[in-house]
Parts: sequence; structure tokens; C-alpha cells
Amino acid sequence: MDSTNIPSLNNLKIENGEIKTPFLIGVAGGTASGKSTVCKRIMEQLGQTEMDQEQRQVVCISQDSFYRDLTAAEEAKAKKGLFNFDHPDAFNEELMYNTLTMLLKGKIVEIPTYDYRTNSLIHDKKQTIYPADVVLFEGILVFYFPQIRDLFHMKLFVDTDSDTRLARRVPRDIKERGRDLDQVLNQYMTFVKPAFEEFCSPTKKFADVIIPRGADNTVAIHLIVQHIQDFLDDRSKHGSSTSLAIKMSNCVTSENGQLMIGGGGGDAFRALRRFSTLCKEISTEGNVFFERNFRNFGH
Ligand SMILES: Nc1ncnc2c1ncn2[C@@H]1O[C@H](COP(=O)(O)OP(=O)(O)O)[C@@H](O)[C@H]1O
Ligand SMILES: Nc1ccn([C@@H]2O[C@H](COP(=O)(O)O)[C@@H](O)[C@H]2O)c(=O)n1
Repeated sequence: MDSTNIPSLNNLKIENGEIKTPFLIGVAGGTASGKSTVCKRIMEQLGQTEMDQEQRQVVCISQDSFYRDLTAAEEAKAKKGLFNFDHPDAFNEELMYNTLTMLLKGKIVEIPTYDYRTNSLIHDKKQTIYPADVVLFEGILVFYFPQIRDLFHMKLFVDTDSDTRLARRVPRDIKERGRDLDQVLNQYMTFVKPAFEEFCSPTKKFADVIIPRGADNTVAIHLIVQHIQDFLDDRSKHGSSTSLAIKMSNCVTSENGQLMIGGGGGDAFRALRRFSTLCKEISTEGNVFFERNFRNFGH
């Protein structure tokens, strides 16, 4: 095999002699806001869904894979819908952080699958995540933990009104997650709604881009897809060591939420200009909001 193109060596993804480190995008939002659907649309529009896992340039991970194992007493509560899966303590923050930092270092990681019917992780059904060029990490509390929040190069918040979310959650949980109507409504009123207000909704302020109406917002999705495509094109031209993320960190800083163009590369500037120009061209209110102007773009 050509030594310049070894797909994986010592758990590192190496392509053309370079360690591949991903551009990490966080996708937060309330339950059933459309986070997974938005990620799916992004993947589809980038032509990723028909590719083999190992060939994909863009991969998506769910925060559900980082629910912590429950004790026997917690499991019994969960069965009756009396465990709070919307509280930050329900997650394994350390594993989430370690997994994302491994991916950022170009390592291949394995994550368990989550089973909503048994409220547990399936440890022997692991999903292999190759670093790829872009990693989407979606979940209700992906912006809650400061250390994890700081890892993202770009943060999206899917903002769908709570009536719509509840109307979507009820049939989904009954059909796909093995729940009955009473249980779904009880859990929603006891845990989901209060936790959304206390822990999830306040993280909207950390988002770089807010997507009202989730997957219905085709304009916002198109803009994000364009932006990622620019990044991928830049990478295929210059390789991962001269990634747009790194160049962006040179050219965009924002102490007070304003864009500042410094000494970054021309491609980064073009990509950013295209994204912001497109946003300005859209006169309809409520398509894309820039809240903090890529404060966290690059490290
Ligand atoms: N724009 C939409 N229109 C209609 N149904 C939708 C839309 N977006 C998502 N859904 C449905 O709502 C449910 C929750 O969507 P999902 O993307 O899984 O949300 P989340 O990942 O935020 O929990 C799913 O059953 C999904 O098919
Ligand atoms: N065993 C579990 C684990 C989680 N939940 C609920 O899932 C929601 C998060 O997933 P979304 O796809 O809706 O973002 C969260 O609100 C938990 O209440 C559950 O019901 N059971």
C-alpha cells in the first residue's frame, strides 16, 4: 500500500501524509426541534449519505451516545418515566469531552449506540467515528458544559417553538421510543419542559447561528451547506494542515461580537464574506441570526 495514503495508522486518520483533524460544529436545540433532521439535510445536501462511513467527509454524532450508565435504582425510575434525562447530570461529560478531543486530534473513536426503549447504552454495538473533515455533534445540552462548548468551531441552535416540538415529540416517542401517551406527557411536564427552560434555552446565547423552524428553514440550511462546502473545497485544495478553521482563527476575532478581519488567508476571507453576504441578502426576518459572529471560529 502507498505509505502516503494509509487510511488508518495507530488509530489516527492519515490522508496524503497528513493527520486529519475535523472542523467541529455543535448543533443544539430543544427536544424534537429538528436537530437530527437539520444534520441529516446537511449531510444529504453535501452528498454524504450515500457514501461508506469511512469515506465520508462529514459525520454526525449524537449526544445521546453520552448518556451515563444508570444505577439499578435509576433504571427502575426510568422505566416509570421518573428519571430526568434532560438534566446535565444525566450525561457523561468527561467521556463526551475526551471523545471530542480525541477526534480533534485526528483519532478514530468508537462510541456506543443508545437504546431509548431500555434507557441504556448498548456497549457492544459501537459506532466507529472517523475524524473526517467536518464533525456535527448534536444534542439538547451540547452548549451547556463550558469545556465542551469551547471545543466547537461553529455553534448552531435549532429554534423551533415549543408547541411544535411537543406535537412532534409525542408521536415520535410513542412510535420510535416505546412510550405511551401518559408517560410522554408526564415526563414532558415534570422534566423536559422545566429542564429546557433551565439548561437548554439559556445556551442559545452561545450560538453563532440560530436556525428558526429547524429543517423547514431551507435558506439557513443552504447557507450552512455552502459554508461547509467552501471549507471542504479549501481543504481539498490546501490539505488539512491549512484548514479554514486555522485560517479563520487568524482572521476573525471578536471580543465584543464584531467581525474583525486580520491576517488570515484569502480563502477564509472569501468564505466568510460569502456567508455573511448571503445572510445580508436575505431580507426576510427570522431566517438566520448572527448572535456572536463566530466568536469561537477556530481556537
Ligand atoms: N420540519 C419538519 N417537519 C415535520 N416533521 C419534522 C420536521 N423536523 C423534524 N420532524 C420530525 O419531528 C421529530 C423530531 O425531529 P428530530 O430531527 O429527531 O429532532 P431532534 O433531533 O431535535 O430531537 C421526528 O419525528 C422528525 O421526523
Ligand atoms: N432514555 C431516554 C433518554 C432521553 N430521553 C429524552 O430524549 C430527549 C433528547 O433527545 P432529542 O432527540 O429529543 O433531542 C430528552 O429531552 C430526553 O427527555 C428519553 O426520553 N429517554
